[in-house]
Amino acid sequence: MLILGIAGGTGCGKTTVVNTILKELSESDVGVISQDSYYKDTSHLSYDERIKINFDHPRSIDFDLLKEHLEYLKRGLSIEQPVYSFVKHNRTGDTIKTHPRKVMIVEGILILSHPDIRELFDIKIFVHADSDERLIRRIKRDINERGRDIDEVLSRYQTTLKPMHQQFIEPMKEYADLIIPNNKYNTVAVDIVKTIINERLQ
Ligand SMILES: Nc1ncnc2c1ncn2[C@@H]1O[C@H](COP(=O)(O)OP(=O)(O)O)[C@@H](O)[C@H]1O
Ligand SMILES: Nc1ccn([C@@H]2O[C@H](COP(=O)(O)O)[C@@H](O)[C@H]2O)c(=O)n1
Repeated sequence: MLILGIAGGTGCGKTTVVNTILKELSESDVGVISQDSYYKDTSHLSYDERIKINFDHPRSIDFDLLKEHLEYLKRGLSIEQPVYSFVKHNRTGDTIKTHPRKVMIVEGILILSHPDIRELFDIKIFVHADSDERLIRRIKRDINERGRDIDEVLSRYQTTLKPMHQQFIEPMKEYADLIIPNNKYNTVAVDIVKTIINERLQ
């Protein structure tokens, strides 16, 4: 199994890169694990308590479960990937059965910040977009897709997103084997990643 880790700040385009990679590949060959699925279960908290969580700090992620799941997949076992709701700020209680594939892609803002998880990746990729570009994309996406308003996005950006990005995400570039500049759609870089995957699939 080849495991690719794709990191980068919010709105840099990780999901878009992954979806572009997947387009011409068979679902039976390539699978995706999203770090978002591994936000800690916060069912014991009220909604008002949950919205105060710093979702950009590594402690918000259940890295133990993510590590366990990646190790299961490597051993050829299927996992139940939790489903996360950005509207409820919590896991939904549902899971998606994820089978081991020849290639597994793991994507998320903080996946390179955890040494044990980093160790599990054969190839580490960091997607870069400038912070103003990422903020613009984040505002549009969170309002259109994640049920947020402009005040929520901007206040979260100032209080947690920006400082956490500087502390935990940007420094992870150091560990990347490949940095994809993504201020504009970068088809050349995506094609290179596809070539690496296709070589493994032959
Ligand atoms: N290179 C790009 N140029 C312009 N918009 C982009 C680009 N990459 C992604 N987007 C848009 O930005 C938003 C955030 O992208 P997404 O892939 O969800 O980022 P991430 O998963 O890193 O948070 C989406 O609406 C997406 O369509
Ligand atoms: N309930 C939540 C949980 C997370 N976030 C934000 O999601 C971002 C990570 O996801 P990307 O798809 O953007 O990589 C992260 O910056 C969290 O702030 C949230 O808004 N609400």
